[in-house]
Amino acid sequence: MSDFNTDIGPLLADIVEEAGRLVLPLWKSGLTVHSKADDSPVTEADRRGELLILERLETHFPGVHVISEEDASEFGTPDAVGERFFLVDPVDGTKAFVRGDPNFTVNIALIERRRPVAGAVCAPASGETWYTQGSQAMKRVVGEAGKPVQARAWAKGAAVALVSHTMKEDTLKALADKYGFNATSAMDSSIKFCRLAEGAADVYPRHGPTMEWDIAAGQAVLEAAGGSVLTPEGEVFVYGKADEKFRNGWFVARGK
Ligand SMILES: Nc1ncnc2c1ncn2[C@@H]1O[C@H](COP(=O)(O)O)[C@@H](OP(=O)(O)O)[C@H]1O
Ligand SMILES: [Mg+2]
Repeated sequence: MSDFNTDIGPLLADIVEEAGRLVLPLWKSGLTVHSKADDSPVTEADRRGELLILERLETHFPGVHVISEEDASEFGTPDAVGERFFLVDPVDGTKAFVRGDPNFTVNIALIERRRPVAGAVCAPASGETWYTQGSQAMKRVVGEAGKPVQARAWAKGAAVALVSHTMKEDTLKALADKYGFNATSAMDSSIKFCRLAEGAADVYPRHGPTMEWDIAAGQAVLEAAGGSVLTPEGEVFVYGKADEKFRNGWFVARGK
């Protein structure tokens, strides 16, 4: 839970949902797709969603530093960051968004002293939002009240791993041997953390690159649901890696 005087998770949920309502009509609409320096796609939805989120954060949390994906890809990341800042990814799973797949998300996380302490993730296409509320993880579906969610204990003999579409076949085999899961399901975006948080799967091993804004909100939700995100060596996963341009190392996210 964050150091702010009020619990900010529900407010972050409102903001990701508002941004979700803005980007959803652009899904499948064929609006221009540009390429970033690393060749990953960026859409008009990324830009519009980010503008809205930055405006809302400035209104509610004036002066708190925000590091956001599109801004970083255009202007670069700062050389140093303070103890408290927001990480924003307006459309995570941009490739899914572009190919008309529903597994794309809007993400905001608050980082304090290098750890994600509050967060919200919205999947606009399915109308689902997961967020922290105090030390709990909550889920709400459009038009319904939020309900607490919990990660599940390892489903022995039927453990499901969620993996990125970018994972290669031989890496997947090595990870199955290492972590002992029984089935896999490939999906884009931070929704993988949310499926773990609501007890629908057991592990998300990521032996490949991500950026801090891709995963911080998902980690906040998953940890509040009783799960974990650690390095493959079992160490704490930290944020604010300015000297590495906010790039993450490998990690493994788990339920209970
Ligand atoms: N080579 C690379 N370097 C850094 N990050 C990468 C990357 N390839 C993929 N990613 C990150 O992984 C995210 C997608 O994860 P997944 O494969 O689980 O959907 C991307 O988010 P965006 O879709 O917001 O660009 C991107 O930030
Ligand atoms: Mg992303």
